[in-house]
Amino acid sequence: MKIFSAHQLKEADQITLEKQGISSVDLMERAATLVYEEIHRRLQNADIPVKIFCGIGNNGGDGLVVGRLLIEQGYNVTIYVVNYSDQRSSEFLTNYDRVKNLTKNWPVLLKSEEDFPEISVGDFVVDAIFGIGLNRPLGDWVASLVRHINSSGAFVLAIDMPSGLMADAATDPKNDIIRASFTITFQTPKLVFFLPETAEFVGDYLVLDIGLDRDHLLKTEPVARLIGKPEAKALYRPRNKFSHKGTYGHALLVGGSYGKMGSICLSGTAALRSGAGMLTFYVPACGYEILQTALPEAMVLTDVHEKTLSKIEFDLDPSVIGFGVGVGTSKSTQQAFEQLLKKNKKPMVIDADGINILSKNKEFLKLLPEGTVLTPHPGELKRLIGEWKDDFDKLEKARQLAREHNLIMVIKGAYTFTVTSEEIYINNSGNPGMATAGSGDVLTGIIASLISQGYEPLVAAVLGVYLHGKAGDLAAENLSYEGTIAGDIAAHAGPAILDLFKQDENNEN
Ligand SMILES: NC(=O)C1=CN([C@@H]2O[C@H](COP(=O)(O)OP(=O)(O)OC[C@H]3O[C@@H](n4cnc5c(N)ncnc54)[C@H](OP(=O)(O)O)[C@@H]3O)[C@@H](O)[C@H]2O)[C@H](O)CC1
Ligand SMILES: [K+]
Repeated sequence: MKIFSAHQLKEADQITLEKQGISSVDLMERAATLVYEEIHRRLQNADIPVKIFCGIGNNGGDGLVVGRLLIEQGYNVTIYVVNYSDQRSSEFLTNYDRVKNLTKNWPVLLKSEEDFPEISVGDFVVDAIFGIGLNRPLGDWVASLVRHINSSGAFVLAIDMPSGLMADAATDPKNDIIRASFTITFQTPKLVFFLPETAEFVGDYLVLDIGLDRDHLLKTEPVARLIGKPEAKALYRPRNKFSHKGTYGHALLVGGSYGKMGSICLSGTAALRSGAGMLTFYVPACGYEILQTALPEAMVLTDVHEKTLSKIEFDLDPSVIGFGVGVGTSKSTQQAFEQLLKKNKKPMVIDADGINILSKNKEFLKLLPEGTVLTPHPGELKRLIGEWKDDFDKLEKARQLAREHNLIMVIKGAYTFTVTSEEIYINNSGNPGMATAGSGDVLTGIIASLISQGYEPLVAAVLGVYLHGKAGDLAAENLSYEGTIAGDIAAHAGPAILDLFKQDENNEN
């Protein structure tokens, strides 16, 4: 699914009005009617107080339409107009009149803290104060209204965006932002729904197709793409009946150290479980028996050194090299890595201490082959690109590094972002059960495996991240979030591939 900016959505809005020959009040009616239907489907005429807080722009206009439709349906509704300015939009004014013509309970005007109504835990609050039009921090009393709503404990449904969040710019999480229980958003989710500093304000979200012009949206380059099952399925390449193990490449995983052989074993298991034709480990000598025993399907080459890597030499022609898992950052390992980079032309996936070594030796970056995939978690990323001001700054810095060295940056998190010089992909599979030791090692193995099978590195990264998340989801279905460990994620890489072809009941992810 494409993610558009506020500017792009407003442009699509205008084009839709022209092409469909409708007014913006009509489009507002269409969008807000869908919101009303969702609310009605959930509340089923329950007799609970519904309190709708409307701004004076078009987000507020949506709130007024929702209020009117709920009143018509017999709900117990109070509409509050958050009168932060006198610049009411014309769509707001049209709908303000429609409400006033319908009921004697006219909207209540809020102009300062004295006007705030009481909000009880059992109320159903609709936040229609600001949507994608917010472009600066909230003024004083509106900010305290947001605090008042947040502290009520009531269920809060945000229309389009939780008020206080900007669609395409960083919002200081210390600012006042509606903490929505649920967000119903129009046409596409917004980028900030997925960024670590702001995602928590959104709650669960639902995207409503409000019928913006399809042709226009199809040809508009998005700010990011959300990768769910349909997108991942489109990337998957079925196997040829007459293929052999050579067709699916030979993955070489270089890493491990004394006490950390489990990590590379997890990567290797995941690589084979996701389809690599052959797998060789290159590890310090102490790993030989461990890996031959733990993963008999793999071959093992050893360094002369017992506990860490000192010289990476092998007589085979790998399709891909995965480097860094469990490898440590000793001086001899850093040197061995440099030597490897100087002679290697094969695609690479670099994780964990591999990334830490790059951070210590920035000059190594220019030795990386084009399209190298780096898979940092936030700590590793910080060492690599330095501190960032906010999530947008982080994305920009990651993008700059990707551009400078032709890299693919897989930034791991609750929503993993894959960033190239041009594009952003946001993964939509996975769960909190995957926050467990070794989960990242499994991801490295899956991405390396897909490259070894002939997927382009970017496709391998995007599909690999999705399959990894889905494997975690499938593992947690049986084992719970708490009970899922990295080995379970690796074991479910195959079922995650099978799942691409399963029809879900709700036809979504
Ligand atoms: N295409 C769609 O997705 C549709 C969206 N709809 C809804 O419309 C809103 C967007 O409405 P808009 O009127 O553009 O913006 P807001 O309602 O969010 O904000 C209103 C104006 O408030 C001003 N502003 C911005 N920040 C602040 C602030 N901190 N304090 C005070 N005022 C602020 C700003 O105007 P300025 O000229 O002052 O900059 C805003 O324009 C969208 O979210 C949907 O809910 C349609 O209903 C259907 C189509
Ligand atoms: K809102």
